[in-house]
Amino acid sequence: MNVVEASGLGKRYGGTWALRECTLAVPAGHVTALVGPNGAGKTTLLNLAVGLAAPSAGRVTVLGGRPAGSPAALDGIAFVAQDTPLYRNLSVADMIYLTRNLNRHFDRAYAEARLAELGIPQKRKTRKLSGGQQAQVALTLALARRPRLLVLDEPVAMLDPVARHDFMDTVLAAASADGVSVLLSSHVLAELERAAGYLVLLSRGQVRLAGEVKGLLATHEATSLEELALSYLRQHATEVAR
Ligand SMILES: Nc1ncnc2c1ncn2[C@@H]1O[C@H](COP(=O)(O)OP(=O)(O)OP(=O)(O)O)[C@@H](O)[C@H]1O
Repeated sequence: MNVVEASGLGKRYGGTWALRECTLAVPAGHVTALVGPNGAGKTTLLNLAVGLAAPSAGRVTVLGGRPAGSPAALDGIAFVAQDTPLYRNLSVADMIYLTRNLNRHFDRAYAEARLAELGIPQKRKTRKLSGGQQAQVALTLALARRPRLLVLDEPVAMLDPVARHDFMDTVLAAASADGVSVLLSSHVLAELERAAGYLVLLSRGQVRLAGEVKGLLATHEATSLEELALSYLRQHATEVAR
């Protein structure tokens, strides 16, 4: 089963296509990494998948329904946007209260236990937390919604190496122990290496490579996801320049 399916999907801003002719399937029960240079169209694709943007062309389904038109699909998706979306003037406890009231399946016990484990005080205003702690709070709130699909846009960009590692451990545990499907964009290829089973490589608004990481490494005779992505993007950049 696929959690996201796109067919001829495109998004245009004015005269510029941010995403073009995107056809792909994101499989259930895996971590799928969305990789590509700045401006490649990663955020655009994620926004289309979660219903925050409407397609200019083609179609996308998520958890079997149209993103914006299907309450069942929206209920099953947790999305953490690029800029760690917490209300800065609210405390962590307030964020839990707010999220709980907006979500039917919110697991408060899980959220509180996880924040205690991380040593994040519930009384503290979110603006006073470190970048890593803010990212962990956003991830905890997302996971406590008990989603079937977790969508993360650049979740580890602001984190130090240890915080990155811990964050990705949590994401991996959610995928392997709880069967949550994960779609995440990141520039931190080393962290994706151990997490991602599937890869989607975007460049200049188009999907250049998509599939199971193991298969792609074998086909392209690469030893790591980092090597595969870098060599493919460099080669493609040269082809475009010619
Ligand atoms: N709201 C918008 N209005 C106009 N152009 C936009 C808008 N959002 C994105 N774009 C353009 O679409 C293209 C793709 O942007 P997008 O944010 O999806 O890239 P990205 O791969 O997420 O980049 P980054 O790695 O830098 O976050 C870029 O050229 C960007 O300038």
